[in-house]
Amino acid sequence: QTRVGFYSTTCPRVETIVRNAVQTAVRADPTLAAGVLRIFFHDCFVNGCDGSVLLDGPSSEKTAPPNVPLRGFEVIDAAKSQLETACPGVVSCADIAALAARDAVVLAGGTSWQVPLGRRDGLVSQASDTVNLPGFNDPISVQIRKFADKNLNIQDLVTLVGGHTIGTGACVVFSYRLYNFNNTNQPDPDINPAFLPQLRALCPNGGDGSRRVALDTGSVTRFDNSFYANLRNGRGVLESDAKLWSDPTTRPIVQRFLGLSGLLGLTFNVEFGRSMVKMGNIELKTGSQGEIRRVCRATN
Ligand code: HEM
Ligand SMILES: [Ca+2]
Ligand SMILES: [Ca+2]
Repeated sequence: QTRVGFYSTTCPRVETIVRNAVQTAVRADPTLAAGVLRIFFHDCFVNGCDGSVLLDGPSSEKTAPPNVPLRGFEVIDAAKSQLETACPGVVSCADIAALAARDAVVLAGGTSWQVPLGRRDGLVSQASDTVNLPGFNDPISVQIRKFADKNLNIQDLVTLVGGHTIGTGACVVFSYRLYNFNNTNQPDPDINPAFLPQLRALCPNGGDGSRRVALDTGSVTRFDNSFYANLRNGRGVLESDAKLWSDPTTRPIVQRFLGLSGLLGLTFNVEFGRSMVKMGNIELKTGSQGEIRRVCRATN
């Protein structure tokens, strides 16, 4: 029910306004591209793509552990306030998040895609609903199930997690892999032995868990397929990422992104846009459901 050009008569400058807001923010702080992309994923996976993650409140989704590190809400706010001047009451916050995610990818060097629009903003945001989000130590079977629950297949999973080609993770979400994996007092055997000392230097045992490390070593700001090469080389940082290579269900798809072994190749930057359009259609509110918020942090 979303469509490209949804606001072509009601707010023709919507794409320009959002793009300018994202561009201004990302030029000032390039790490915000990753923040904005992740916001959209965390929105869509909880109550559908309805801006629920944007709502403030004492027990809103933002307060749940996986959402506490989210960054870039002020980018959405900036776009919204300009849109309320240009075309008041017309553009949903959920659509702004969808456009901003695309624009962030393009600013990081990714390939553009057309974003179908027409989402409505939700009225509900509960921290407890964030259990649907995939966890960094979920087995592949659980990752697959959580994506399948949202009508996303295994290829969509491997493609969308490729979003980790930009951005960082805090030591606290992966340092257990470096020192005491599954109570073995040993590192995770999936980590390349040459990579292990690098990660240990970045995240010393018992050190500052909030220190941030690139999820795609050597290419943290570029939207490229280097992430998959790192996975193949035992240089995945998150346990869930490393498993995309070690698990036989997902490895062939990583191989296709790398153009390996006579498999039908996949071009990451083309597939990413396709899978983002699919993700952007999760559990949409239609007709008179929801509303068009005046500010993205609160319901009307
Ligand atoms: C199995 C699925 C996924 C898991 C388990 C997962 C988990 C994580 C974790 C643990 C972090 C680090 C958070 C922190 O320490 O601040 C992270 C960061 C990130 N994730 Fe995911 N993620 C998944 C899928 C995705 C998808 C589908 C996207 C986008 C399409 C995405 C985009 C990002 C980005 C851009 C960052 C970096 C954020 C920043 O630098 O602020 N992730 N993810
Ligand atoms: Ca949502
Ligand atoms: Ca990269």
